[in-house]
Order: sequence, then C-alpha cells, then structure tokens
Amino acid sequence: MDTAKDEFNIPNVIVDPRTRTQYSKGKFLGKGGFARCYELIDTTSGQTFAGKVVPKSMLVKPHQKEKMQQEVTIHQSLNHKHIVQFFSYFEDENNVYIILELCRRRSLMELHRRRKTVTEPETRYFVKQIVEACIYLHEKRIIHRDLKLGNLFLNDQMEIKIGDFGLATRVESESDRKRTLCGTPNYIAPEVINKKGHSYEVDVWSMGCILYTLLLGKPPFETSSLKDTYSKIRKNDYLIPENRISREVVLLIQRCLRHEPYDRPTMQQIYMDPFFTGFIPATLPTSVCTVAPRYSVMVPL
Ligand SMILES: CC[C@@H]1C(=O)N(C)c2cncnc2N1C1CCCC1
Repeated sequence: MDTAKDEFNIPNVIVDPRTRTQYSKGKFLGKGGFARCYELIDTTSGQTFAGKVVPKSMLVKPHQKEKMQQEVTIHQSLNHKHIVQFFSYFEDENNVYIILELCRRRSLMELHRRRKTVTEPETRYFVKQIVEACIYLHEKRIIHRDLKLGNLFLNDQMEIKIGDFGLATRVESESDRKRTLCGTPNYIAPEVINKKGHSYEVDVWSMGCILYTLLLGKPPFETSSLKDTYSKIRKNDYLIPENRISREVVLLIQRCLRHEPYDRPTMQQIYMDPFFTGFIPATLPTSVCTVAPRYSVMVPL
C-alpha cells in the first residue's frame, strides 16, 4: 500500500506516449533524490524495469529542470554492460518518468552493510567491472563525480551496474577543468572541496575510497561530522591498518588517494595494476550478499 502524499499521484497504468508502451506499477523500491521509485512492468512483454517518478511540482526552478535534463542527456548516451541501461524518459501532466534497468540485488551499499568487509577476490571481481565502466565513461569524456557503494547496483547475476548520473558532467576539452559541482558527492575529492579545477581524477579518488571501504569495512576519512571529514580529506589524513590486506592493494589505495589529482593513476592504470593479477572469480553466487564465498578448487580424484 503506497500512502504517498497526493503530489505523487501515480496512475496504476503509465503510458510512454512515444512508444505507446504501457507499464503497470509494481513494488515500491524506495526513494532516490526527488524520485519515488517503483518496479514498472511492461504489460505487453512482461519485462520489469526500475522506474524513477519525479513530480513536476518538484521541478519548478529552472536549475532543477536543467540538472534533470543533464542527467537524462548523459545517461541516455551510454551503452555498457556495467552501466545501468537507460530505456526511456517521458512525462504526463503530473510527473516525469525515467525507465531504467532493474537491478534486483540492490547495491554494494546493502552488501557492505550486511558483510562489513569483503574478501580480496570479491573486491577484484567488483572493482574490475567498475573500472571497465569508468574507462568507457572517461573515454566518452564523462565524469561520474558521485561513485559510491549506493550507486553501484547489482543484478541477479551479481554483475555491477553503475547508476545515478545526477552529478555527472561532460568534459568539453582535455584541458578543461570543471569548477562547479552542485550537490555533495559521498566520496568527495580534496580538489572539489577546495574548489580548485577538477576532472577525471575525482572518480579515481572515489575508487580509492570504495576499495578501502570494501576491504576494511569503513570509509577512509569517516568522522562524526562532515566538517571534520572535509578537514581530514584536506590534510590527506587517513590510516591503512597494516597486515589486514595485501601489500599491492595497500599501494593501489594509496595511489588513488594521493592529494594531488595528477599524482593519481588513470582508470586504465588501475586496470593494469598488479592487484588484478590475483585470483578473480568468474562469477559470484548471490549468497555473497550475506556470507563470504568459499572458493573450491577441483582436484582429480
Ligand atoms: C530507480 C532508482 C535506482 C536506480 O537508479 N536503479 C538503476 C535501480 C535499479 N534497480 C533497483 N533499484 C534502483 N534504484 C534504487 C531505487 C530506490 C533507491 C535506488
């Protein structure tokens, strides 16, 4: 039973006027920014999607409209195995609807909360897919700017799908350094806090935070207040407990978390890092959402 306030009066059948596809409203998935999100089922094909429903009453200021347009324009232009597929965007008199690929196993945020730390093979498995998608994004001159566990979605095959391009931007030229970022990225880089120019390197910074959080169970700069966290980021003040993770991943995290953007590796260099020469499972069972996997090696009887 959806007891939303009437501004979200969502009809039980939603029609995409361009394709005349009819969707029936399914399970409530949760809130995402201004949106209430639902499973939407195509009544003809039976395929289920993830739908973001944003009331137009929330898009009155031109600035909000432009931000949403930018998110749609960027996301619509993407097509990659490890990026959430963008299917459609349309509106009716009350709402704007965005139709996205459904990821039935939620995100790395839920997995992290349940598992606390994950094994190095699992980390290689997940981070390899994230980096492949980021190489694709950076080649298209797109910076995600808000890579975090909650935006790294998982489907039933436990494959990573990067989503939420709400803070993403396009780099006009190679020398272009972005100066503004409207919103608060979760794993925010020092050059963004200090309002210096920023570019692709902010996504590498986030990768360092993601590696650290998955392997050590909490973010590198976490404190009880945002101000203190920003101060630790500015001072590059973080610790990696020795002997809990392998030497090469300590070195990789340290390189991704270098204070100066130009000292950080590119996504391509991360992909070639010795860390990825270690064992990488070809697939992961959905049980890893709750318990560590056991890797078995076949030996002839
Ligand atoms: C539809 C919004 C968001 C999302 O972007 N995707 C791709 C997604 C895909 N599959 C399930 N949920 C998704 N979410 C959740 C819904 C509530 C908060 C974030």
